Amino acid sequence: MALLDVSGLDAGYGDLQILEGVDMTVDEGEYVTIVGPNGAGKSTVMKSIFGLTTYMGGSVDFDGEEISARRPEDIISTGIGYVPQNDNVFPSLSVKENLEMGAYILDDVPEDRLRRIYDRFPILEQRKTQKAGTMSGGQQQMLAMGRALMLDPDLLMLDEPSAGLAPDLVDDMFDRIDEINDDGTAILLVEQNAKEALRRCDRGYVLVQGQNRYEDSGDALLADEQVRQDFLGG
Ligand SMILES: Nc1ncnc2c1ncn2[C@@H]1O[C@H](COP(=O)(O)OP(=O)(O)OP(=O)(O)O)[C@@H](O)[C@H]1O
Repeated sequence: MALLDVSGLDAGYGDLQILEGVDMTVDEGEYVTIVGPNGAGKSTVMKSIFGLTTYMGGSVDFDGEEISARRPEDIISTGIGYVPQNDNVFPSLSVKENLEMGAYILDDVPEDRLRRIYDRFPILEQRKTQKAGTMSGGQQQMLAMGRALMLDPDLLMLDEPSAGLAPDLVDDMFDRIDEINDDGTAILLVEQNAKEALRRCDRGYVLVQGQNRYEDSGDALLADEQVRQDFLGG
């Protein structure tokens, strides 16, 4: 049984349907990438899994439980972490307060949770009293990832984590994702650096106009002439 099983999902915004019968699975510990043209609905898939869109049909199961159309605050407690592309830190709160917000559903934030995040991202410990909004884009992205990891999710969904990062930080971001995945967390990634994302992942989906177009291992998608031409810039 897949950890995440999206089946025939229809979803959108208000009356506007964006996703049409999307099928997608992520196994335990698997690293899955979604690629596709602008506006294909990649972010909408993640938002829909996290309960942030209008549910119109189909199903989303996580860890054997149906989570379709549930509220985000319920979904987060099932073991899904989500880092949206924009507005993913509280700018006026300190780094430490942002991390604590990641565990707001717990009565007390266990000290070892913070310790683990600080060990993974030492810069966050060095900057723990600094207001998040005054940090660089790369540091804010690490903070957003750290916050999403505070509840130790089984699946981490990342929406364009390298957006806006200087080129030399992009590789570092991909390495961080590899490390998180190597430690056992399944990854669902949307990335503008589609080739690099497909190189790193286990499996990928190509989404076009809210529908599945291709699905295969990352390497097979990279080697597919049609996929290269149509979606990866040749
Ligand atoms: N809040 C919203 N309300 C209405 N329509 C929206 C909303 N967010 C996104 N859309 C529309 O949904 C469609 C899919 O958008 P989405 O952001 O999911 O695509 P994407 O594949 O992630 O694109 P990109 O690569 O440009 O980020 C687009 O037509 C977009 O305009």
